[in-house]
Amino acid sequence: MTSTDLTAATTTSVFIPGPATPYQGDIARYWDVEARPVNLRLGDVDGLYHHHYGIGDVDHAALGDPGDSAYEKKLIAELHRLESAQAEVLLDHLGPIGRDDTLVDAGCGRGGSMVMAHQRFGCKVEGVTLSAKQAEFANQRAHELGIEDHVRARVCNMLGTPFETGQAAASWNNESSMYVDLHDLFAEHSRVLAVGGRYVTITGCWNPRYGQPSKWVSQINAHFECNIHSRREYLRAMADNRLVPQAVIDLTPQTLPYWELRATSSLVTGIEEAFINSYKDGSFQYVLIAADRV
Ligand SMILES: C[S@@+](CC[C@H](N)C(=O)[O-])C[C@H]1O[C@@H](n2cnc3c(N)ncnc32)[C@H](O)[C@@H]1O
Ligand SMILES: CC(C)=CCC/C(C)=C/COP(=O)(O)OP(=O)(O)O
Ligand SMILES: [Mg+2]
Repeated sequence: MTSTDLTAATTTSVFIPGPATPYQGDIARYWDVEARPVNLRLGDVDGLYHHHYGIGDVDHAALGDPGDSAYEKKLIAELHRLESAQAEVLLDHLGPIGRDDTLVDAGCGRGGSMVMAHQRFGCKVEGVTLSAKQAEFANQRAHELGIEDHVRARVCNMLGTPFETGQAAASWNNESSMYVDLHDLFAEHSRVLAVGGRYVTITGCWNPRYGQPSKWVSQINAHFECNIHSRREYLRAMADNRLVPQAVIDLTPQTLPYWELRATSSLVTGIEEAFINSYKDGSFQYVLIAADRV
């Protein structure tokens, strides 16, 4: 830490450490300026802002006729419904959570999953993100909803959180584990979780059966500046950190309809083909892993 940093730290009421590595600085900047319409317009549907993808069957009856003037609005609502359905499935796997419990969302983005968790369980939800803009956004939403005493995001590295050992009844990563070393990540979840607590991730991972990351997986990594891990790496790093998988669910068939629908929308970002091709050639999988902290 330089003397300038020290001065800054002592003149602000809350000291927020800078990114732990230059890579984390890049990721913080990436999310600070991110404003893709596919994320903001979907979030505007009901005020739950997600940075993850969708699962479930498309409701073609709700979409109606592609020729209708209202079709695009319905398409956006449908994509958003599928993204919220994804978060519901993650929450389904947290186990019984009481109002007095604390949950930890590692890599919380704009906070959509945190709000849903609080609305379902009535509990406290603590989120961390590298991006100050995302944390501000999430806290502003919590304030608007009057739940700021239960839902809070802070700027913090998920590999070294301020949470007490054993504080959390459950914790999760929703599409945020491809930015970190998995051994470091699961060591921190294992520390923060109570014994008997539950960890859940929904993530994209490369399939060891394919051999190595395919060109599509490399394209997704380059697009998001992330580093997708293999399914094997997840299971190994969990086993090494007292996290025992209770469920491993391949959500790939359930996420394909979302991508195929999204590919037809005006909100495409150019990454749709890489997801669709890699899911179809078996090189990439969308999985949920729920593990017990033992
Ligand atoms: C794709 S977004 C997912 C956001 C959220 N989980 C959701 O479902 O909407 C990835 C998130 O991971 C966060 N992230 C990446 N590396 C991180 C780290 N080392 N510590 C904390 N957050 C991190 C980013 O800041 C971003 O909020
Ligand atoms: C499954 C994998 C590999 C995910 C990578 C992490 C990521 C960027 C998720 C979606 O974020 P987003 O909602 O901001 O992306 P988009 O703008 O494409 O909707
Ligand atoms: Mg998105």
